[in-house]
Amino acid sequence: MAVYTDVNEGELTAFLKAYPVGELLSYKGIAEGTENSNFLVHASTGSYILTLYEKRVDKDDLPFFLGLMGHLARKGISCPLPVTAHDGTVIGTLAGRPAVIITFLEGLSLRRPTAAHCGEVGKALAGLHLAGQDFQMRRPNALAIDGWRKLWAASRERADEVEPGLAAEVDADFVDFERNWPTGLPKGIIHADLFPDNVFFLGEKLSGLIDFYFACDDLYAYDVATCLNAWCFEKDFSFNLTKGTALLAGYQSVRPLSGDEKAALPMLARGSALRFMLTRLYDWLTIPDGGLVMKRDPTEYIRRMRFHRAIRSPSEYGLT
Ligand SMILES: Nc1ncnc2c1ncn2[C@@H]1O[C@H](COP(=O)(O)OP(=O)(O)OP(=O)(O)O)[C@@H](O)[C@H]1O
Ligand SMILES: N[C@@H](CCO)C(=O)O
Repeated sequence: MAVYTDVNEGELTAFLKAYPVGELLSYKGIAEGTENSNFLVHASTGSYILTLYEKRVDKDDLPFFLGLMGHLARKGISCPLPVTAHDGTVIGTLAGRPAVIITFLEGLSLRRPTAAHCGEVGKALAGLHLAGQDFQMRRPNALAIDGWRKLWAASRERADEVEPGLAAEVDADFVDFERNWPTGLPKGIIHADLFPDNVFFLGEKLSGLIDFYFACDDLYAYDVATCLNAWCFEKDFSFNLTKGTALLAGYQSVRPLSGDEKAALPMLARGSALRFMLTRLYDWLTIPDGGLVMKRDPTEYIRRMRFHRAIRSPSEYGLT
C-alpha cells in the first residue's frame, strides 16, 4: 500500500490554494504503487493526483521528471500534466514532503494484456521516444551497469538464499555484459519502467502512460527490451511470440529499429531482466516482511534472464 505519509484535510486545503484547481471536494489515498504516497483528489475543476515524494526518489531529479511529463503532454502524449501553481512553481511542500498535483488520466491498468494491447504499447513507446527527442534536460540512467554493480555488491552474499547458484550465474553475466554491452545505438529519453501497471487502457485503446520516475537517457532499444520482458511473458514464464510480434510491429510502425538495434535485442533483454531482478532481489533481502513496501518476486526475472541467454536469433522475439 502506498500511502506512507498521511495528509489531513486542513493542510491539503491550504496546499491546494496555491494551485488553480478550485475548491477541495474530497480525497482518498491510493493503495497501488510502491515508491511514493499518492492521493486521488476531487476538486471543483476536476480530478487530480497528489503525489508526495518519499525517500527513494532523489529530490534533485524532480525537475527532470516533471519537466519531461509536461514536455510529453504538450507534444500530445497521453501522460499526466503537472499543474503549475499561481507563483509559477510546480513542486510544493506538504506534510514535510515535496509534493505535486498532476492531472488525472482515465483508464485501467491490465492484469492480462492481450496481443492487441501489446501492439498499442509498442506504438506508444515509440511515440514517447520520438516526442522526447527535443526535450532539453538530461538524466543518466542510475540503473545502468554501474548501478547494477552496486545493487549486486549489496545482495551477492545472500543471493543463493533466493536461488541456489544465483551468485555464480550473475557473476558470469557481469563478465559478459562488460565485454558485449552494445554501444553506439540510438539513444534518448526512455521511460525505463513501462510495465502494465504504468499503462492505462479504455477497452483496447491505450489511454495513458504514468510513472516517469525512472525516465532517463539510455538506448531506445533497451526500453523496447524492457517492454518485451514486462508484457510478453506468461505466468508460466513462457515467452508469448504473438505478443512479442505485436509489440515489436507496433513499435516499428512508428519508429523502425535499425539492424544493429535488432541484433542487440537479446543482450539488451538480458540486461533489462538483470536490472529488474537486482532491484527486486535487493528489496527482497533488505525490506522487512510486513512493511509498507510491496516486495516483488526476483525469481520471475531470473527465469527471464535464462530465457534470453538461450536466444540464438532476435527473430525469436517476433521480429519480422
Ligand atoms: N495521472 C494519474 N491518473 C490516474 N491515476 C493515477 C495517475 N498517477 C498515478 N495514478 C494511480 O496511482 C497509482 C500509483 O502511481 P505510480 O505508479 O506513479 O506510483 P509509484 O509509487 O511511483 O509506484 P511504482 O513506481 O511502484 O509503480 C497508479 O497505479 C494509479 O492507480
Ligand atoms: N516495475 C518494477 C517496479 C518499480 O516500478 C518491477 O516490476 O520490478
